[in-house]
Amino acid sequence: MPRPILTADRMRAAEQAAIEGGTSVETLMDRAGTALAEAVHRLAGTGDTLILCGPGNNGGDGYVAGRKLVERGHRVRVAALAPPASAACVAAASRWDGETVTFEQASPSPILVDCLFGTGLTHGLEATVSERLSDLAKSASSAIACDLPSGVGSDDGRCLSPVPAFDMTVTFGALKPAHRLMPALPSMGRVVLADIGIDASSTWFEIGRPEVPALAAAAHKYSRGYVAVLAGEMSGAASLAASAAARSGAGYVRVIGDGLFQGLPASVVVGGKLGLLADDGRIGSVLIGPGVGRGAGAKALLQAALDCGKPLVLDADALNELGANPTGMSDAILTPHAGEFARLFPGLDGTKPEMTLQAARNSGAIVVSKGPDTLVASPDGRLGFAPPAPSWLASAGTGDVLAGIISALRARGMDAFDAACAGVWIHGRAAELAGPLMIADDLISELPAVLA
Ligand SMILES: NC(=O)C1=CN([C@@H]2O[C@H](COP(=O)(O)OP(=O)(O)OC[C@H]3O[C@@H](n4cnc5c(N)ncnc54)[C@H](OP(=O)(O)O)[C@@H]3O)[C@@H](O)[C@H]2O)[C@@H](O)CC1
Ligand SMILES: [K+]
Repeated sequence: MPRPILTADRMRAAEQAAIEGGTSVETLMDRAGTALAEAVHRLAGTGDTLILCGPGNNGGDGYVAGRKLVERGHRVRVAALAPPASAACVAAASRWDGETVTFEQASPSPILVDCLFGTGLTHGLEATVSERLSDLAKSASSAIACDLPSGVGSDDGRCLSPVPAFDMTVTFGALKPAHRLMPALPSMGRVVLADIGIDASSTWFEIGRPEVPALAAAAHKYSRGYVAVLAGEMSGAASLAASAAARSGAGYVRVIGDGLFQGLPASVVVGGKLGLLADDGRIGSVLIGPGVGRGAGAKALLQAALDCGKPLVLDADALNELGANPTGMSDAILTPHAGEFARLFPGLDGTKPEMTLQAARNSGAIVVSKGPDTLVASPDGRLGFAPPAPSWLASAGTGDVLAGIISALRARGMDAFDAACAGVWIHGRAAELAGPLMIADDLISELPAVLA
């Protein structure tokens, strides 16, 4: 099951529903603190532990975790930034009878647990507080954040004050958008999700390993997925996309264009008239964008794609050619990077999740908003958050490869949203296997291993 993602408001609503269903907030906090302690102990082993506690329920989780870690043999000190303020935090703190120091007295410890603020953060930490948090996190061997690193905006991933890097973040019920959004993402470390008995079902989720449909025993090359790639001025980009489509299990890949397509597998067919797009009922998806250029030729290719009535994947130059605020794009997948997104959907505001969903609703298309925090949005409200991808994916041609993978999965019969999510996951995994010095071509070589 993919891990659900909830905004702070929706998390509070889920918490409230659990409370109305008979589970007290103290019980939820007890489960959260116990899960936090368990994760800290497993990550860091037994050792001297400093827990920074804030005044709200994030701090309350810390007092519970302190008690549980003492039971596990840790020497625990709690440093309270402010007296407990929420009722549940007051109750949890009243059961803490271990060593307590002021925040100013907090000294470095091998294990640091940050329970200052979670989803209730309303503004950045005071400079002296964020500086001390950073110093303590840097000098710890293991730094763990409770729910969110303190200073991170739960819904938008903004760092409202400087946020140090943590080795692990333990969250409860559901992930929060910030766990998978920039700029907060690199501070999270491994994100562990603890079940505390809340119904956190959501149409927002972290994209997990996809289930790519198995090939039917009676499959033939066309039924396995026929991808048509429209090529323009820069043949290399089309070659990358077509090769990626072929290596992603498409049964037949055709490149329609006039260039010299170097590096294409011999099995990829080159040539054919544009009229094929509408006439050939076997075509499962049409990809346009990689290397298509920006001239009159590109305009004609785009028009042919838009008119052909086949599932579309639009990338790169095709997105620029499409113009601002496209509408009525049902059965299309748009894969803009941040610059292309801003040109395609000017005037949207809100968090990246909100803007990506709005773009999908306005256009009618599946929108893959690419970046170090790629999101996939459907007009029906589904929103997939990519798991962290290696930074070395940011190099020329990797977007062409992604578009090729998605086109193949779409042609193989996957639903457009599922194909886009699966493509994003497969692409990130291929990058992990290809390693830091990879170039886009290397991603294609890794696809069989990822898809096997
Ligand atoms: N959802 C669930 O199911 C469960 C959630 N649980 C836990 O609860 C956490 C959310 O708790 P929460 O709502 O009490 O908010 P929390 O993050 O502790 O902070 C609120 C306090 O901080 C203050 N404050 C804010 N920013 C500040 C700043 N920059 N500098 C100084 N003060 C600042 C703010 O004051 P205010 O600004 O409102 O005056 C208020 O006093 C959640 O992250 C999870 O760990 C679990 O216990 C179990 C189940
Ligand atoms: K925290």
